[in-house]
Amino acid sequence: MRKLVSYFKSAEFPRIVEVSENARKKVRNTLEAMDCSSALLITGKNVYDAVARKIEERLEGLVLRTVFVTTLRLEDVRRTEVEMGLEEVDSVVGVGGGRVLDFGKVISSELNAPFISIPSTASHDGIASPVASFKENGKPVSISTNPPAAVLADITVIRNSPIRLVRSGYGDLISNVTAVKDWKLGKEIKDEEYSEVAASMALMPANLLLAEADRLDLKTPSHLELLVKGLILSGMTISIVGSSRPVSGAEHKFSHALDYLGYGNGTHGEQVGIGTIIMEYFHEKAYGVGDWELIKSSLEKIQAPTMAREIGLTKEQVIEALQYAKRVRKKRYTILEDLDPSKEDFEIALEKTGVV
Ligand SMILES: NC(=O)C1=CN([C@@H]2O[C@H](COP(=O)(O)OP(=O)(O)OC[C@H]3O[C@@H](n4cnc5c(N)ncnc54)[C@H](OP(=O)(O)O)[C@@H]3O)[C@@H](O)[C@H]2O)C=CC1
Ligand SMILES: O=C(CO)COP(=O)(O)O
Ligand SMILES: [Zn+2]
Repeated sequence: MRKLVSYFKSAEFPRIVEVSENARKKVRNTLEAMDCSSALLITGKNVYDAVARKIEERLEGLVLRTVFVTTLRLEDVRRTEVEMGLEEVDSVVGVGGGRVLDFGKVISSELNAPFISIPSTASHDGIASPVASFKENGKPVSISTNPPAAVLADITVIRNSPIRLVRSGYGDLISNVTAVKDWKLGKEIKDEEYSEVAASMALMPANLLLAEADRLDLKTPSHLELLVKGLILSGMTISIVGSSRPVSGAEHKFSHALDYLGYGNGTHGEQVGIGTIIMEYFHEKAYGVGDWELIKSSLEKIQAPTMAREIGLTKEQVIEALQYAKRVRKKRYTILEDLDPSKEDFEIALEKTGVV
């Protein structure tokens, strides 16, 4: 018999979440409210010039050290820890994109210090999640961390970030549609635990932004807020379930396969966006539930890529990645395990959906 799961029992969430046009200005108050007086600031070189320098100024007297993330490997985190020696920090502030926030999550968890997540863009749902994605020897590795203690999502900063990254965040959010369908398959066929609350939290913002694609302008603050809040909710579902199950299904396996094989030049959200079109096609074909054309047209409307060549992929590379995807995280039951599509099935799907 399936063991009883008590989601929520041990789930931890950010204690402070602020999504506003001035959230960055709350950083000093946030640290002080947490009784923190000695912070490690993690950022990137571009982001420093664009926004983090000002945040450092706001934190005058509170920042003990500023670290720039260039590459994202565990050895980089360890090196920073060694360089810090006996310096005692009681908090970590991360200002940046996914790489910076992932670095910050890991180092803050290892130092057992609260992490303040200040996303400089909205490229994926790692903003508020308790997971960091690293690459070790070219292989993607997901590391469980503490969730950020606070998330300060500044819409002014995000609005001025590269639009390609924000469009990528849209792709990562709507991928929840196939991720949840895959989870339901796991529940029905493998008797997997399933949380209706987590699934709804993942689906609602994704469906809202799919429905609004016609009107969506990712430069308009109120629209951007919807996207950012959706990504934050998505990250929180990972806290509820203790894994990325509600927001990562076959479309993410495809993206991980591309990363592993080193194919193309797409961002995470661009890859999963295209993966979502393909996996929705398979769901719709097999079970009559889904609308891959809606996924595709919404991505087109926000000007995210929907064709392999737009992210530097050939048809052969896409097919190899789809075949490889079945070997990624084998225990996670998805439409790929369910249908076990052949090479010909993949070719038909790619042609029908216009991905190649
Ligand atoms: N934890 C999770 O759940 C997830 C993590 N990931 C991981 O996240 C990473 C990808 O994140 P992503 O954000 O797409 O990419 P990056 O963090 O690599 O950022 C992409 C580029 O955009 C720049 N940038 C970001 N914000 C701004 C800004 N406001 N102004 C100017 N430049 C800016 C960065 O500058 P700079 O060089 O200064 O950093 C960087 O050069 C990958 O490592 C991926 O594995 C992906 C999905 C989920
Ligand atoms: O990208 C993620 C969710 O959007 C993280 O998922 P993974 O656990 O598949 O890396
Ligand atoms: Zn993702």
